[in-house]
Amino acid sequence: MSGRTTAPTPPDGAVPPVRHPDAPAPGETIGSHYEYCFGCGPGVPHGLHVEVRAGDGVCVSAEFRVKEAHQGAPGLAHGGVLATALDETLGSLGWMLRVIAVTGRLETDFLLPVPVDTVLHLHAEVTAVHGRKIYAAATGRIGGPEGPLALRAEAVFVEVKVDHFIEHGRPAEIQATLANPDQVKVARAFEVNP
Ligand SMILES: CCCCCCCCCCCC(=O)SCCNC(=O)CCNC(=O)[C@H](O)C(C)(C)COP(=O)(O)OP(=O)(O)OC[C@H]1O[C@@H](n2cnc3c(N)ncnc32)[C@H](O)[C@@H]1OP(=O)(O)O
Repeated sequence: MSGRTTAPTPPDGAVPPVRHPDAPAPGETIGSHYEYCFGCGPGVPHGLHVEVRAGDGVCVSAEFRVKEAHQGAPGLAHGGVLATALDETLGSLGWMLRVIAVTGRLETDFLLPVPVDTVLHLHAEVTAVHGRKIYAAATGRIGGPEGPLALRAEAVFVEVKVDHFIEHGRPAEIQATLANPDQVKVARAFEVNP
């Protein structure tokens, strides 16, 4: 096994991404998009609490500390948890384009075991856009932004409207979310996308 994977490749006609003029400034923290998001929500005790910052291109960076609740093997992070950290970081790229997008495809290479207490340094960038499809890549490094490469991912996100969540989400959570002015503000931020 070479470890090589078949990555999602932008099709002919895909265009380079354009940083939205109203994207968060480079270095600005992108807050949690939903209190109970397993990836970033402060309301999930065993969640990942990934904190994402805007980059200066169509990119973001984040840190994630692996905790005991995230183990798969003794003392090591579960692969699904690590994929979630990548997914969350990639998902935040929507802020840079000012669109809401959900994961369509996520291909992950796990290159190194990641022990509990490790701080993973995550970086994600949009590589191309084709219609509603957003092509992106991410990395996870151990111990520092230039540390050993532990994770690599390529993904296709698909742009959706807020209605996607209203249509598919469980009514109790949707109603609670719509009643929360802060959450509505997050949703509206995307709806003004020209
Ligand atoms: C309030 C703030 C909240 C903000 C919320 C932000 C949340 C971020 C959270 C982190 C990220 C996540 O975990 S998101 C959660 C996990 N993901 C999901 O739940 C998505 C589940 N899947 C779906 O809902 C659907 O399949 C969609 C939306 C992805 C696509 O359905 P659709 O809208 O009907 O679109 P469809 O016509 O099928 O496809 C449109 C184009 O995308 C392509 N496409 C569709 N699916 C895929 C795919 N899996 N892989 C590659 N490409 C795909 C099609 O070929 C087509 O290309 P062409 O013919 O145009 O060329």
